Amino acid sequence: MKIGIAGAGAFGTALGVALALDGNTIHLWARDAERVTQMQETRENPKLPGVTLPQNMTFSAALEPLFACDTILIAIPAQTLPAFLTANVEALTGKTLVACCKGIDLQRMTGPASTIRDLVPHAQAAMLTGPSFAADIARGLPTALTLACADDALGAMLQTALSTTSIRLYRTTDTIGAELGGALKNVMAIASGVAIGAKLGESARAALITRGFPEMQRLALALGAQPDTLAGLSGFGDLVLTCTSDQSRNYRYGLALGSGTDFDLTTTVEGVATARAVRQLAQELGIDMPICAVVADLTEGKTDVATALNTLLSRPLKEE
Ligand SMILES: NC(=O)c1ccc[n+]([C@@H]2O[C@H](COP(=O)([O-])OP(=O)(O)OC[C@H]3O[C@@H](n4cnc5c(N)ncnc54)[C@H](O)[C@@H]3O)[C@@H](O)[C@H]2O)c1
Ligand SMILES: O=P(O)(O)OC[C@H](O)CO
Repeated sequence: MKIGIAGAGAFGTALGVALALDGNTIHLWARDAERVTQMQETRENPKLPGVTLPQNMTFSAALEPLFACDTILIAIPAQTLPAFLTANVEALTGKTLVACCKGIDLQRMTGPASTIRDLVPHAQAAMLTGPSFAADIARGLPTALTLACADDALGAMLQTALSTTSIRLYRTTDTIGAELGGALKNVMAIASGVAIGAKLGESARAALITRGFPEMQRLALALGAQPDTLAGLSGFGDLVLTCTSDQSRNYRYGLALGSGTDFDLTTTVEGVATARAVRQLAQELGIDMPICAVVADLTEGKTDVATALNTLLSRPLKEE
């Protein structure tokens, strides 16, 4: 199958490598022409060091070859998705668009699949999400992910087409649950990083993960998600991975916040904008989301780690 991928960062490139090694023809679009030349000449992408890009992967900074593909995976940061869709709405109409980004759009308060549905109404929207680091996928390590598509027949086709010998896809029609699980776990990963960075200990991290999960569920269920989706790969699975591994950029950002050390702010850390979106959504919907609110305040410098901790610990005692 011929598959287009928009976004030549770590994840888009890793998916391209895995799908190309499985026999697909991959076209990868990068917005940066220098990156394209570099990938063509070296068969490597510095975002994914040590991984050779297969010969059945082509690259361009022009969009036309991408738009020649009927199925396009979109792996650019969540906050850049609306502008990409709006700028290319005509060319994307009629395509199958699989969002591979994780976040809630700060302007629209929607997850990636919903953003696609809103902005390109005559495309078919799906979502690929779940616990997976780009480096693991590119190296062919075993990974289980969620393919969410409201149209189950199309979802089944994508599940087969995008599964490989190392990537096992599970299918759901609950796109809301899949997009919210993937977005919210990044906020919890920042919180977990803060706890470890501030030397609060592993028990504190376990408390954050465990109390963070019902917080994720509260918002997701209020927005129409199914509980099973949150308990699956795209929710609980990705929460566990991202809160416990320093391969995660969200977690590493939290570590830096908690320990007061520097962090390269050009890094893609989706949980920062998502925390702000969630704080606003929770206020509007009257939903209690204390961990997300504290993370949003911390990232904006509105509170410090000691005050944030006190805010969480001084809440009224309640039933579990
Ligand atoms: N890296 C992972 O392990 C991983 C795993 C699962 C999901 N994701 C998700 O994939 C998405 C992309 O993450 P990544 O790891 O590839 O990030 P990255 O920082 O490695 O790459 C992001 C890419 O997007 C491009 N980009 C940025 N703004 C753009 C714009 N306006 N238009 C077009 N391209 C633009 C950049 O040039 C860069 O190539 C994120 O939502 C992330 O949560 C990443
Ligand atoms: O590096 P992060 O924190 O964006 O996490 C990557 C993936 O989302 C993990 O599933």
